[in-house]
Amino acid sequence: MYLTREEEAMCNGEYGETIRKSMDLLVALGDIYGASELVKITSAQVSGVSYKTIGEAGLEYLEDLAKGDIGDANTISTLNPPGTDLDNWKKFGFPEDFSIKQNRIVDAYAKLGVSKTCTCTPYLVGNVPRFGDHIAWAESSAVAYVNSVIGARTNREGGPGALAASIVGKTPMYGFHFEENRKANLVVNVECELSGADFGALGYIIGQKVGGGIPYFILQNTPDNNDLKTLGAALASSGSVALYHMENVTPEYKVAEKENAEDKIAITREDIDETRTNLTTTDVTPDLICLGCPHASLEEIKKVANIVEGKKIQNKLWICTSVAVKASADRMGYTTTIENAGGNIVCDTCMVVAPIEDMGFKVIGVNSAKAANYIPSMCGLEVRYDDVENLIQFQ
Ligand SMILES: C[C@@](O)(CCOP(=O)(O)O)CC(=O)O
Ligand code: SF4
Repeated sequence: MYLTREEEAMCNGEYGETIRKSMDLLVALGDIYGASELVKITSAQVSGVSYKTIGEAGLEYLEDLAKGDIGDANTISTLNPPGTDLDNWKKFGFPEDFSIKQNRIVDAYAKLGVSKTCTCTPYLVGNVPRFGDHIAWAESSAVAYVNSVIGARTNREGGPGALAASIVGKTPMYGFHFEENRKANLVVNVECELSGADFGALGYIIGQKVGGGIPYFILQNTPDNNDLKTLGAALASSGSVALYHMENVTPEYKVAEKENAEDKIAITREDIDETRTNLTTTDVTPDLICLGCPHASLEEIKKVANIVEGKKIQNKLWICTSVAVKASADRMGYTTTIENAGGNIVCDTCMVVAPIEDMGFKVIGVNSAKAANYIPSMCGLEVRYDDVENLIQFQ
């Protein structure tokens, strides 16, 4: 891979150990994927945050890396969700040792220049690249959203690659950074109207069929951004989709060359309903309803507040989101409405990489196909997959 004189100097340690190690990783990734050069990035989203996923070794690595100077790349960098509410872990019953180590991990990332946003929806809290920007994002649902709905350019970065790109301000130029690699290869004709948890079911079906390919959707009804967030998360979890197109909705659908797609498929109401049923693993009533995978938007929190207003919830209800979105929900009174009904807004937390299996829960109710897909394997718990309205039970 070609390196500029400055990049060579970074590799030689003239800018310090942390930058040298970051460059080593970027050059290795570039060589593996056949990149010709590095490209400047405007933004990074860093995964590899939960103590459940990176463990003691990851914590020690980050604290050691954070001792060095990180220079002044000043890349807008946001951080994935940890496995706990960093400030209110005691209130929600998260394990103390886990939560203390989780805070150390996030503090180490902050020393490395990554902001403590702790969310998988950075596009809701100010990390909003522009169409055509080269960026380095990890967290599969965020990658699917930013490539597809915003039209920025990123590969599905791993945590270390995104962190290295954030520190250096560059990433290897290959894959989805090139226009020619962003063309559709499966046309998906949806023959029924979709709402709510249907979108996750659609993503789950197509992710399994297309793997890492690029689906082109033709829908009967126009989704909102929350639907697109949910669709992308599911596509990226049952497959490894980093980019999708949607006719009349996404910014690149006109240049996706759907006419050259290798295959096409029709999806019916029966396909959606069958998948919704199959994503549920038990008929036992959930003891925790956990929403916000990906993290909830203010509109999604408002919808729950409207559902529960003036009532008492029978099962425990958590809505996971960023501290920034919760601040808006507080100001709008949605948090008080939800708490008066017996629910809670839990900040920072990713339910999938939280130690919920050590907190007494047995069955989790989710409206996210990604969560329904991951919780049984990553937490060893049962799930009920349904729309919010059907999950929340009242006394
Ligand atoms: C499941 C997932 O969202 C969890 C991310 O956790 P972490 O940031 O890798 O600790 C990873 C992904 O889907 O990219
Ligand atoms: S909440 Fe869902 S989308 Fe967000 S990081 Fe966790 S698994 Fe990924």
